[in-house]
Amino acid sequence: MKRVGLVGWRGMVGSVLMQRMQEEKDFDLIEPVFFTTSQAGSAAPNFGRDAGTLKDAKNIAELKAMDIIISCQGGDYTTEIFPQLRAAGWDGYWIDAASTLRMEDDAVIILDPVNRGVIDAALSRGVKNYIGGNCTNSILLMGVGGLFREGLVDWVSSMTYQAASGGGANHMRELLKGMGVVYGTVADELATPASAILDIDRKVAQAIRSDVPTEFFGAPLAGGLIPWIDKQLDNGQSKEEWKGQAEVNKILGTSETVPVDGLCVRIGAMRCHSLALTLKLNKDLPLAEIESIIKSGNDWVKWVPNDREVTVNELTPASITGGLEIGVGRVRKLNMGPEYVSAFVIGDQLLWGAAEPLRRMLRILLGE
Ligand SMILES: NC(=O)C1=CN([C@@H]2O[C@H](COP(=O)(O)OP(=O)(O)OC[C@H]3O[C@@H](n4cnc5c(N)ncnc54)[C@H](OP(=O)(O)O)[C@@H]3O)[C@@H](O)[C@H]2O)C=CC1
Ligand SMILES: N[C@@H](CC(=O)OP(=O)(O)O)C(=O)O
Repeated sequence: MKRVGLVGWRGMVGSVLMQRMQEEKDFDLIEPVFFTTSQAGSAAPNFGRDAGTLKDAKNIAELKAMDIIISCQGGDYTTEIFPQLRAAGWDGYWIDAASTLRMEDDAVIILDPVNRGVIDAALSRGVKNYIGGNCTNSILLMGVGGLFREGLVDWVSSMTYQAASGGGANHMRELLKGMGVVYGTVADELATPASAILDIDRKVAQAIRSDVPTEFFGAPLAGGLIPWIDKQLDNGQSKEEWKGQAEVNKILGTSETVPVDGLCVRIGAMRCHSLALTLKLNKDLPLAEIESIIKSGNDWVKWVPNDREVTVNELTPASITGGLEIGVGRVRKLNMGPEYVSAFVIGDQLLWGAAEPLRRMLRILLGE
């Protein structure tokens, strides 16, 4: 059995990964070894088998004993430990949720329902580093990958609505605290049907400006939105927006760059990222054909007809959260011309956006 080192297993992404690995019985196929940066020597978690004690995640000798390492510990950990491990001669497979190594030449971005061919080719070339993609890009490609596969996409404009979980657990907590603050400000008035809505609105606006916590997001998210995610780049893009074109093309292994650009916006959803897409196709295809190509993208596409009733019930965070389905709907031809198509794509960013590609890569390495 392969010895698989698990680093970052108790964090938010790591916990979702552990949950999925239990559901899919991945632990039956490996010898798991759990690492920690803070609790070495404590009992390891028992996901169906005794795994002894937690090892020190910074101990290169312990890490070197692994055939495969999966890290959800974050970019700082990867930056510090990965080079030391390789310098020490470790030749095992490194699977990582962090963005640190994604764009390196000797790393592949993993999203196997979309780029299994790229992964298989890399495995046969001896590539050892397999990195999960940015959540937004993974969801985009899980949603409309069929159109890319058929070579139909000239370019895509991607306007995103990204959940608090993309920032981490503290950001989710901050969103909820903010919601509580907003509600608390006007709880009495809300309980009184006769109270004036403009008074309520004035108090809410004041609370959002002054009382909603902003420690983690840097601006109030509850009752609002934040039209910037990640660092500022010199060209005016946010780093999150930059990742769109860079990662989508790397995932697909395109020989000619397909332009991908748009604005990334943080909204008050918990863990579902959504994208409003404008796709410029290179052909005027009938909508029925577009639908069948999108549906053929992978087994997790949940097609939502462009109908009001179905859309408001099924193409929403409330419907999609916690599951592996990727909702795709609002598909129609735009006024710009018959080759311009809209789509709304939504997925749970902790599943396909973070944990699921990692465990599936493990399965590929185990021979699936
Ligand atoms: N959040 C997201 O949506 C995405 C995140 N990623 C990547 O995954 C990395 C990890 O993200 P995320 O899971 O959100 O990070 P977390 O902050 O939830 O967890 C990271 C580590 O923090 C330590 N930790 C300290 N206190 C606690 C606590 N109370 N509960 C749990 N863990 C604790 C744990 O390490 P230890 O046991 O060593 O103390 C844990 O492994 C990110 O840095 C990013 O690179 C990738 C895609 C999406
Ligand atoms: N930046 C993403 C989450 C994330 O972790 O992305 P990346 O894996 O590219 O760092 C978001 O905030 O929604």
